[in-house]
Amino acid sequence: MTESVDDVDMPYDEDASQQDKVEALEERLEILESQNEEMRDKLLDANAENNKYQQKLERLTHENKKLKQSPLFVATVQEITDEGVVIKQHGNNQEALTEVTDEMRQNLAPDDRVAVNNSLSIVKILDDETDVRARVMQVEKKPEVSYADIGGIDEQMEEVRETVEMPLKSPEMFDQVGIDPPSGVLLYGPPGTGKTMLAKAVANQTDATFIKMAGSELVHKFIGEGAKLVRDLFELARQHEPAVIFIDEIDAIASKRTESKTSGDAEVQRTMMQLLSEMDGFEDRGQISIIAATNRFDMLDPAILRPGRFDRLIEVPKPDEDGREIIFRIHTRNMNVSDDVSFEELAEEADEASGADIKAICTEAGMFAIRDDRTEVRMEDFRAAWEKIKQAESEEDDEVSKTFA
Ligand SMILES: Nc1ncnc2c1ncn2[C@@H]1O[C@H](COP(=O)(O)OP(=O)(O)OP(=O)(O)O)[C@@H](O)[C@H]1O
Repeated sequence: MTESVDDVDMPYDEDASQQDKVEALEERLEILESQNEEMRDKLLDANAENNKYQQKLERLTHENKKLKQSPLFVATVQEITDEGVVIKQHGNNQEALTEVTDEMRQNLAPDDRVAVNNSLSIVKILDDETDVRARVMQVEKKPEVSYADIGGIDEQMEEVRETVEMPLKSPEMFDQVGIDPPSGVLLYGPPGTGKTMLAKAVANQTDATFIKMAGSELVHKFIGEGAKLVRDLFELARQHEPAVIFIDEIDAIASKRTESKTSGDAEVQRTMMQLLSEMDGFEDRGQISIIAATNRFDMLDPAILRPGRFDRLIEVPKPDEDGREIIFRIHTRNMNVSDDVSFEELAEEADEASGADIKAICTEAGMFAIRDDRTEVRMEDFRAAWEKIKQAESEEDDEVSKTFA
């Protein structure tokens, strides 16, 4: 317990001289001041620590909530009766009678598309089909990425150009020679290495429309819709020929079959089957190229790798030192960089950085300069930025391993 003000011991004897009393009191005061200072520092540190833990807690709570959220299934309202609402699930076409609140009942009409949970209760009424499509598919007329924006993966770029550009630019050549054009290209490698950029640059170079579909969104958001969305995707591409279809995170749709027989797995299977059948109808596909990407090559179902489907598999690794230097130069093209900055040294120091990391280092270095009220970005800013990004990444890794421990 801390002493209360009343029971403070005086640091002198009652019969000491006035002079001694003053000196003793001054000495005590000095000690107390330094203790007070020390306590204040500790309090500040504890506050900072508390803030850090608070932030971590929020992030983990959010992560936990996301993991616990079970997927929703899509169904269509058939009939609204006195006993409840009859819905028909997409995918398996099974009908079910479900109860709804009075409020929900008032807002429902036959043919509405609804999201239902595992116990088939209606969770929400879905927007128009086009909205779902818009959320899963991203269409860009001519993406603003060119080959000059991509560094350190020249060989991969050449291979993609050779495989994808020719069929889009001169499809008649393949007819005349009498061979089928190469089918899809699968890009695999760690995150942030330029896979999406490559696909966008091809679309830019060939004046094609870029249509991106995120595999994980497709199967995790709206169960029951996957196969239909794949059909829609190819239909959309046909309407926009020439087009580059980019399927990101294809492992979410085309992963090795698992033992479990949950309805979620059956849905993924149906979605993959639809994708395979669209890919097999290649001859009629016209000027449409397919590029898919994954960070998890080991998870892919061999069916997707059979000839005639993705028959070009291209590894896109993290850049080596020379590659990193080129990427630093690309991302600082429009920056006001001081003369003391050596991209060669930065490339050497930022070992293990991906293209996305380098982009982040450059932006963060700019932020350091701004915070310091400068308009020129110095070597020290880049170094501090890399330290910060490394630190953030390792904290993220720790968090993920703790979350799953
Ligand atoms: N090789 C590269 N050259 C230049 N910039 C790069 C490169 N790789 C990544 N970047 C930068 O990182 C960003 C993200 O890259 P991109 O989306 O292409 O990575 P990805 O391989 O598709 O990653 P993910 O697997 O996470 O989808 C790009 O917008 C670009 O700014």
